[in-house]
Amino acid sequence: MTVTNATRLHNNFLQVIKSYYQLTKPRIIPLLLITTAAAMWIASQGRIDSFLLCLTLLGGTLAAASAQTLNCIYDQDIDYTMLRTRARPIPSGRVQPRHALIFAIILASLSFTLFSLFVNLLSAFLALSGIVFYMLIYTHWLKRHSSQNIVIGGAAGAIPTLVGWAAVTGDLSWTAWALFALVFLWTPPHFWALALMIKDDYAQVNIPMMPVVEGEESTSQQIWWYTLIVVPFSLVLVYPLGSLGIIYMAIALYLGITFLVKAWSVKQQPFDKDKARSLFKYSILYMMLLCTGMVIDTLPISRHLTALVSSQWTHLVSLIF
Ligand code: HEM
Ligand SMILES: CC(C)=CCC/C(C)=C/CC/C(C)=C/COP(=O)(O)OP(=O)(O)O
Repeated sequence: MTVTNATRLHNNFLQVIKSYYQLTKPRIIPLLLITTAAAMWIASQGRIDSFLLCLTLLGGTLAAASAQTLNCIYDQDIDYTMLRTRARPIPSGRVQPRHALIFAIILASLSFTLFSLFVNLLSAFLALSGIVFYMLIYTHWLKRHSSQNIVIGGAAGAIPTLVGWAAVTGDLSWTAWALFALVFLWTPPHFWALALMIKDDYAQVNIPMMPVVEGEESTSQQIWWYTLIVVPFSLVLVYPLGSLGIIYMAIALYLGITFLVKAWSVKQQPFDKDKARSLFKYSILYMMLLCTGMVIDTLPISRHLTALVSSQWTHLVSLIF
């Protein structure tokens, strides 16, 4: 595909912008930013600096967009073969891989500069490590070679929580690592539910995703086990870490029980694609609402409410005993 041919596939400049925008897989980025923002909220105990929040979310967007663009360049061969991905800008010939590479380098450089000049060096290096890990460990090494690809590769998608925490505090606490672990453990149910739906696509290009290698029954059982771990783990932020209170706990329990019900339903009927689709969609809603619960819990009004309930509770216990 020559430059002229690629240019001819666009009728106007707006379409060129649209193609570059699509390279960044933009639908995934908002949830990555929501996890970043939730980490920032907890780290600042609800007293977040809005300028810092905007800068961090902008830097995170640039880093994630760069990572996804690099992934589109590397995976152009399989993206061309799979029906789901064939219309992406590179396999469809709308963007030349060389131009996409320049775009990705610009995005990564802007992200690093923004983080290091206006936020801090730790967040700059963490965002950069997210790009490197996603490209080298997940896309290059694991995706085409191991059925555990997204278990280990999921660490890349969990890095935005560390970026958010580091942006506020300049270091990484136990709570930051707990948030990282939460997204890390959530990734297998999230992705394998989708993989159950599009198993044939991945089989066609010899990508060893879990349902392709071990089948639907084993995958649905592993989804169940990860969900069974992630739900109680979401409460670690309340006890023993003490970073969040009872409002978050109630939200996490409600969301978690629904997550478990859906994962169980997939385990019972691993070949039912509608059940897998429902779990996949819910996994996204779960993470979105869990992070919202974290933010709500850190609002000053929630802190007052929690203090009130706990003092009443202590009073009641002292009356009884
Ligand atoms: C290695 C880890 C992960 C893998 C392999 C993975 C894979 C995928 C794939 C293949 C899709 C479908 C995309 C498409 O149709 O173009 C998807 C959708 C999605 N992913 Fe993940 N994902 C991972 C981690 C994450 C993380 C950490 C987040 C955010 C916290 C996330 C958020 C989303 C969202 C929001 C969608 C739905 C996009 C839409 O509306 O179409 N994913 N994921
Ligand atoms: C801090 C930082 C920059 C972190 C980067 C995190 C990041 C980009 C996570 C994305 C995870 C994801 C949606 C993978 C898609 O898998 P895939 O590429 O195998 O999907 P496909 O089959 O649709 O191509």
